Amino acid sequence: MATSKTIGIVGARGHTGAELIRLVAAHPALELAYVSSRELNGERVQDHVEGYQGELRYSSPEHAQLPTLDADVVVLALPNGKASVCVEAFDAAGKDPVIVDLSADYRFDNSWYYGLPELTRDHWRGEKRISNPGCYATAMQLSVAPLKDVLAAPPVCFGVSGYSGAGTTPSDKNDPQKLRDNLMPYSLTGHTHEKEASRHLGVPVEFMPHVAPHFRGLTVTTNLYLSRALKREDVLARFQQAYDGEKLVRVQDEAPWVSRIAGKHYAEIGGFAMSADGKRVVVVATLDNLLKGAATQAMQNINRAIGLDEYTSIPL
Ligand SMILES: NC(=O)C1=CN([C@@H]2O[C@H](COP(=O)(O)OP(=O)(O)OC[C@H]3O[C@@H](n4cnc5c(N)ncnc54)[C@H](OP(=O)(O)O)[C@@H]3O)[C@@H](O)[C@H]2O)C=CC1
Ligand SMILES: CC(=O)N[C@@H](CCC(=O)OP(=O)(O)O)C(=O)O
Repeated sequence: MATSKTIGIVGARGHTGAELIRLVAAHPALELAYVSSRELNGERVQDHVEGYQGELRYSSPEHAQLPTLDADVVVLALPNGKASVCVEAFDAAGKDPVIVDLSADYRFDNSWYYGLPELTRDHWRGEKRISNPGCYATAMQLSVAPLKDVLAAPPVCFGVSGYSGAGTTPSDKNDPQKLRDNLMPYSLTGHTHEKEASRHLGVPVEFMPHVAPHFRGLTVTTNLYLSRALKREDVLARFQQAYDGEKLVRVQDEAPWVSRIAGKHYAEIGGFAMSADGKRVVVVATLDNLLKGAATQAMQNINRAIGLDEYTSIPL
């Protein structure tokens, strides 16, 4: 195994930060250098992250201080709009660690590698700046990519996520009281993930997100009109071929259930319900928004960037 590299997680109090801490703790070649949180500054990580044991404490470095901490890999797990000040601090200091940004901030920037390995692995040219896809955007792209050449119209994606998708900053979308017995629609046109998936697929998709009372895991149900009639077995074969050998994308016959995906590192895709004329198919994808939708995907990207097997430390 390669010698250990050090990793810093900026914004480690959040849900995705906690998942990454767990993955890094189990990693044979990565060592946590620092985990930052203003709110938990000075507190022991093991008191907040179940499964983590060690003496590391949260710290709260200023952005300008980050380059002096000299981690080989830096993960930015901050809310949208907060990544660039950190990136600028590394540029100003002339430091060039591997930076993986979990936010939407660099998903439209061509100078960053967009790391959805199952679809973009072949485009990686050694970039050290990696933009990690959004959770819904991951599910949408995995659902549409195998049928991209036979679309008659923009695929329409109906999304339902657990409320951990809304982060820890209090809002209606992560308020268990307001979510009880409820399904909350939001950003029904123009959501960032609609733009992100459209951009990286190269075909427009339409997306209608909702948030539900469960904590983690999302479902995307996609309606696709086809330019020519296909048989169900042909559709299934396209998905099986596209994800053949992929350890973190499982193609199955029946439509997956979100209750079975919480805590799992892979995405499941199934359903493939066809209309009688064979020109419409409905595909269902589930994934854990905090894992394949965030931390696990980041781990895949980090492993590749430091020259390790992509699945190192990811339970399969
Ligand atoms: N949750 C999910 O399902 C997914 C999230 N993402 C993206 O990952 C990133 C992190 O998400 P998540 O873990 O849910 O977010 P959280 O809201 O749970 O956590 C955000 C982190 O950022 C810190 N933070 C909050 N506000 C600020 C601020 N104004 N300036 C600096 N630091 C701040 C918080 O720590 P403190 O306030 O203590 O400093 C906390 O550690 C986001 O960009 C999100 O969009 C991507 C895919 C899925
Ligand atoms: C329920 C909820 O609010 N979900 C978030 C998705 C989380 C995510 O992946 O967001 P980023 O694109 O910021 O990474 C949303 O719709 O924005």
